[in-house]
Formats: sequence, structure tokens, C-alpha cells
Amino acid sequence: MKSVSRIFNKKGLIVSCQALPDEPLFGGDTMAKMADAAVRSGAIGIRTNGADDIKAIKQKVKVPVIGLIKRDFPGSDIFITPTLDEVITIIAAGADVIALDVTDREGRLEAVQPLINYAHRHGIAVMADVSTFEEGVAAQQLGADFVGTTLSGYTLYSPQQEEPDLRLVRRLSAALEVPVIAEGRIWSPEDAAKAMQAGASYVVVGSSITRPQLIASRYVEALSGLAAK
Ligand SMILES: CC(=O)N[C@H](C=O)[C@@H](O)[C@H](O)[C@H](O)COP(=O)(O)O
Repeated sequence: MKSVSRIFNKKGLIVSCQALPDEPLFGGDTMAKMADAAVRSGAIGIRTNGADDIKAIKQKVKVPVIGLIKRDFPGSDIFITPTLDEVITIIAAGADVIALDVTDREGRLEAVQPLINYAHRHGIAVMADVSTFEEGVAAQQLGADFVGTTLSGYTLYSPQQEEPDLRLVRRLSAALEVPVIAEGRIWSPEDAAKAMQAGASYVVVGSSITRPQLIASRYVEALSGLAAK
């Protein structure tokens, strides 16, 4: 496997280009254009969901791609690359890093080890999406190459807040040897800068760059009281 420090050529912004089938920008072609725009602006990596989008983005841009597959299983809360099937599909699609759920739910901390090992046997690095400090420590012990704060706010036991979890970024960055990726609810360049000041090596920004329906709705909401007058 490529040494982790050589996957991304420097620290910086990773743009998450994701649209699910029910979102207006759904489709590999659109996501590849989003990725192109991000890279032209200086993004050093892309994070994306699904084999089609991974392939389309890999064809379009030269920066490393973090791939995941969101898949729902009835009765389970684990939806980011839940099983080996998705890991195999992501590798075949050409991702440079695989993102997967490394939370302490449903026996996941045991179940995820073979997925990490499989990725490594195929020369692919792993980004652990965690929701707490303890999960980040466990993820490093399990061999994850990057630890991301992606799932803080999305497990029942992590802080439920509108802002990014900078406290978690700070604690993980102080304690871990592997690079920490700040991700989740980063809505401004100022928040992104704070995340890096808190110790993150990389900052993933998604919705506030690539989900125009969410961006527009913030403006509409800000105007709604005034527009009624
Ligand atoms: C919790 C979950 O499903 N997160 C997903 C993970 O890949 C994406 O839907 C987010 O857009 C991504 O984490 C970036 O975060 P934000 O869009 O807040 O900048």
C-alpha cells in the first residue's frame, strides 16, 4: 500500500461530492463536474458515494478519491460501507481510500476488522468514520489509516449539535498518530480553518459546497420572516 502520507500531496480541503437518487444533482456526470470545479479551486481530494460516481470522478480529476457506498439494511443503523460487498465494489471502481463506519454499534468494531484487512490486502487505505473519541482510538488500533469525525451527531450517543464537532477533532488530533479528517456540518471557510487549527490534517466539506438545495434553503429560511411582510 502507498504510504498514507503520499496519498494526498498536501494537507487541505477535500470536497464531498454526493447526491443520492432522490437529490436533484444525482448522477455521475454531475458529480464529476462538481469534483472538477472543486479541484480547479484547489481541493486536494474528493469524497464520493457509489461505484458510478467514483468511476466518473476518477476519469475526470487527478486527485485521490475517498469512496464509500451508502447502503441500508433493515434493522441496522450502519449505512456507510456496511459489508465486504461494498468494499469490493469500491475497490473495483478505483477509489484510493475506502471510507467505512467504525462506530461502536451492533458489534461493528469486531465486524469491521476483516473489511479493513481486505482493503489493505488490496493496497487501499481506509478512512474510519467515527462519532466519538473512543471510536477514533479503536479505529486506529484496528488499523485505519485516517480517522474522520463524519458520524459525530449521527449516532445517538454523540453530541447532537448544529456546528461541527471541533472538540472531537481537537481530542483525536492530540491523541492519534494517524491523520485526523474533520468532517460534518462545516458550513463556512471560517469553520474549516478552525478545524485545521484544531489539528485536522484534512477538512471534508460536503453540503455547503455541493448540495445546492440545502444551500438555497438556508437563504430562503433567512428571508422567510421578511418575505411575509
Ligand atoms: C452522516 C452522513 O451520512 N454523512 C455523509 C458521509 O459521507 C454525507 O452525506 C455528508 O455530506 C458528508 O459527511 C459531508 O458532511 P457535510 O455534508 O455535513 O459537509
